[in-house]
Amino acid sequence: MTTIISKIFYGTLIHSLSLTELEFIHNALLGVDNRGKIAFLERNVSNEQTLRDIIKKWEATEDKVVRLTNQQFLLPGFVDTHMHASQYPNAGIGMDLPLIDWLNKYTFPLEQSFSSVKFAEKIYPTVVSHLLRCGTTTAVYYATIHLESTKFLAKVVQQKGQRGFIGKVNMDCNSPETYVETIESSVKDTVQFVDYVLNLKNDPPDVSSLVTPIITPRFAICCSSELLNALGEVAKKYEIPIQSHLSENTTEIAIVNQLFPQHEDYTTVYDHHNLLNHRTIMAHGIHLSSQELKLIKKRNAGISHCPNSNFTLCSGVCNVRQLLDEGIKVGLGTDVSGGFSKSILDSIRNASIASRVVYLSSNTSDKVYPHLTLPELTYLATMGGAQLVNLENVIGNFIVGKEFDALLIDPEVEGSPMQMFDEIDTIDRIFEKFMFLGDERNIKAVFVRGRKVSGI
Ligand SMILES: Nc1nc2[nH]cnc2c(=O)[nH]1
Ligand SMILES: [Zn+2]
Repeated sequence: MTTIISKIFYGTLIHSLSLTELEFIHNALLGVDNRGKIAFLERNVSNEQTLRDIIKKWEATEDKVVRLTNQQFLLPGFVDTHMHASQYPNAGIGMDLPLIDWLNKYTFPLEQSFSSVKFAEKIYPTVVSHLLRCGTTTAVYYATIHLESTKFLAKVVQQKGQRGFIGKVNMDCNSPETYVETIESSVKDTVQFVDYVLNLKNDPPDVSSLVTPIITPRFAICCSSELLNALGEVAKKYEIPIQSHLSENTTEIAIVNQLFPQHEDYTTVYDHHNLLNHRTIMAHGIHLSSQELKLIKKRNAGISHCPNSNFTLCSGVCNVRQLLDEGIKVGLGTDVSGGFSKSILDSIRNASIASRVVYLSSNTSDKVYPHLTLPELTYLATMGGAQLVNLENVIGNFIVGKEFDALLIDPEVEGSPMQMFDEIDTIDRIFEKFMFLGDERNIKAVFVRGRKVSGI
């Protein structure tokens, strides 16, 4: 089969090769084929003749070439590994309470509104468009317990061309009277939802779907042991991922210990119900014992680090360095609306600050935990997230053969929040400024599987 090139980018690419290796590729020529895969990547193409020769070799034409300016660059798309689409209307409000009170006062009443699909139709298209505009090419979503509204979210994600993992939330106990399911309806609706998403029509029909169902027990407090068991079975039968919350808040942990006294710790509760494996994403993981860390590593589950939420709900400060030292997979999450920002750039900044808090408080003890570096933060936002969703061989950086999920960054847009000074601002300084000062105004275009899904 001959490769048909549909787009070629000429300019600077920045991506992670590993946790510590951030690569800048100058004068790069990157070709995307008509199936959205990276067909070629040539480095140091410094003259027009070489550029023309390469284009000719791939039987492409000059009109396919997008020429980046000296300040522009391409980045891999961001992965938000934990986001409550249903909580988007609450982003920026309700920061006065800790987790359990916050859930009861602000979160459950809002989520209950999604019993109406009409309400979902007002909210979900905006959520997905806003995340795409912020550069989130892959999102792992919590919806609500409601089947029809959650199906609608899956459809919106697919229609807008985002890569998405969509979870119908499960809650059969310790929940408000008006926002709870029976175990029977919870399992039945989950299976129906999984079937619905797995049967969504692809475009073109012969490519794998960008949308995947994810099993979503809200957290151990809201799920009976019977429900957790049933969900473990559904996840196994369909070979699909699992997400939940783990060890976010000390009151939460105490309640779990009370509800499940037969299990050693919170992590073991999920493990016992077959919900902890290489496809599992656990949000937070702040207060884990060394035994729990070992179990997470053994099962190859991942942690979604949601630093904005951890600060905002005063849940604690996650020691990401320790997770990484243990060899645990880590990605970033916004956790809207526990976190008030929808942008992974915000998660990057708060992850940086959280790691400095950990460093400062470890500074006088035996074990010092160095703060996260720029290469590490970049990795967590892209490749780390890709690992959590088991797509590390598909997305996350610009390796030939991977799918082209990318952001075209333009530091010079009108009203840009980052200032540059030609005399001193080399591309590495511009990149760092974007990571700490930039916002969606600087994200000129967003691509998922080679298709432009946001921007001009
Ligand atoms: N941050 C957060 N933690 C939770 N634990 C259980 N539900 C939630 C939620 O909606 N947000
Ligand atoms: Zn959450």
